[in-house]
Amino acid sequence: MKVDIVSIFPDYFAPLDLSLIGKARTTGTLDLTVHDLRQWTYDVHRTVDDSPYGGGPGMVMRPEPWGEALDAVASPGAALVVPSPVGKPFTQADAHRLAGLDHLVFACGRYEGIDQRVIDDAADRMPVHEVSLGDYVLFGGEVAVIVIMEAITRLLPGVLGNADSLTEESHAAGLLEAPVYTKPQSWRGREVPDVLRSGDHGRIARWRREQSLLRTAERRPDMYAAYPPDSLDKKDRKA
Ligand SMILES: N#Cc1c(-c2ccc3ccn(Cc4ccc(CN5CCCC5)cc4)c3c2)n[nH]c1N
Repeated sequence: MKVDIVSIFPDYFAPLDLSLIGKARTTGTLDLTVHDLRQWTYDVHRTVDDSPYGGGPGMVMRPEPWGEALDAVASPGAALVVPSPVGKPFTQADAHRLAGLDHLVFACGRYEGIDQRVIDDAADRMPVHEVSLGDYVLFGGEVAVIVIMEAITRLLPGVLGNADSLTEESHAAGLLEAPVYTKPQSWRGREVPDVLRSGDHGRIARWRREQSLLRTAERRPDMYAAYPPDSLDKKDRKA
């Protein structure tokens, strides 16, 4: 997968050299390039923003640098992903969809956002996905891109050693996963649940499903309500 990221803070993406994303880049699974938007500015101050038409707080990112940047990095088959406070909530399903594409371009806005005409112009020649991580306000799109890049890269072939992890994940299966434990068996007077040491895989699976249902009902009633009704025994479904 080819990924291009455009930002006025390219150093924000140093974490993408580390760990499993770094390994995916080294092995060639992920071809990632980060670009400084200011390379498409030509004034002495490398200006990327200006005051908003119609007034209002802060500054808006100028269309000219963005237009040239996207012309330069977006190949014909690319899709554009624009993190935004007004974007569609980003989900695991979105991560799966984006992980299946050949070329992604991320536009990292700052200030009060990017001139709308940049998005509209891009949408004339490529799919554009304006996404939000959640209902809280960030300084810009960079952190969102790091999160989205982790969510996508985990799904690329060969990146996660144990592919089972992908199938047992919360948001993949529609329930929050059960609690996890490792050695020691006893720690600060707290014991690992006996069932997990029983060796009875059927009993362990039932216990984990029960824990998943309890956790999901308690912490994510929205997920619990959406869980396919035919997949829950009547006794499992919370009244
Ligand atoms: N993903 C994601 C995001 C972002 C995000 C993503 C991209 C950019 C680019 C710039 N900002 C800063 C900003 C902050 C607030 C506003 C709204 N205005 C404030 C006063 C009048 C309206 C506009 C921009 C960004 C924030 N925030 N939260 C998420 N889940």
